[in-house]
Amino acid sequence: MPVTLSARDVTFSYGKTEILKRVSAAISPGKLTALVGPNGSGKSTLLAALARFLSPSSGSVELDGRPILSQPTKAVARRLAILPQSPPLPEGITVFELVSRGRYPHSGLLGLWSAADLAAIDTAMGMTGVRDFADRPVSGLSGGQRQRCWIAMALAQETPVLLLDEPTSALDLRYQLEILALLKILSAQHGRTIVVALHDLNLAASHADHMIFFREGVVHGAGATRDVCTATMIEAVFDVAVDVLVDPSSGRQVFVPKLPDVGEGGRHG
Ligand SMILES: Nc1ncnc2c1ncn2[C@@H]1O[C@H](COP(=O)(O)OP(=O)(O)OP(=O)(O)O)[C@@H](O)[C@H]1O
Repeated sequence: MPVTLSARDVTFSYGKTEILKRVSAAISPGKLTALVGPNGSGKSTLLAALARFLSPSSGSVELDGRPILSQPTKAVARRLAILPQSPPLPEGITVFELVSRGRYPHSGLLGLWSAADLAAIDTAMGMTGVRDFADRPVSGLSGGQRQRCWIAMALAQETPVLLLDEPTSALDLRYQLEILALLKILSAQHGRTIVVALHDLNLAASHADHMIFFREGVVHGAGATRDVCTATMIEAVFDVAVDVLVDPSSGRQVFVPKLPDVGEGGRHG
């Protein structure tokens, strides 16, 4: 039975400001879902609520049909991993040590690594291309290399549900594509349920099975990518006009923002 995750009428405020406004979303099991929306629209807040990092002022998040807040932390961590946007880096930690933290929910009383733990750590480092750095301090790596270590940590947790907040933001083009391809494989071939907040709409549209368009704490549209990712939806959510082109080699739709008219000097100067 796949793990199910859903938000039901979730409202959350920081002080008097309502950030999530009666959000309902059923995350499709075994699919890759992209969460997209403007800066400050509440994507990170929604992911944090889905991961029980914060408790809604009303409504509830349910994991396997039961309120996530009523379930033990370690039991949740065996089924759901989250990679926040800018997690704090423990001082002096090596790549291996960071990635191995993903195994804590699986560790026994003595906290020793089993062969299964070591295999999961090694596989996660291999999938994200950080195995060569295993013994180096994470703080001495580039931003993109560091990002891949964090992704490896989340993968090492080997949870059926994976939430990632802008995991490709610091990555070069090759690794953006590799990480998205990896997430796609994890969902399509291994049945993992993945929600990823992304800013690159074309990356999202070309990889995600489902998309959630979010604006000002409200779900504007959700469903299969081919149904919801339209120029009309993008314009409504981002206030940016787009042209839709068809990539001749793949037949995929590509969304190209219409540039504001800044005059000849502005465009070339
Ligand atoms: N700890 C906090 N205290 C007060 N307000 C916060 C806090 N964290 C976030 N906010 C506010 O909540 C709103 C939603 O923020 P959130 O980070 O969820 O948006 P986002 O869609 O993930 O944005 P981005 O695309 O820029 O990462 C923003 O207005 C932000 O300023």
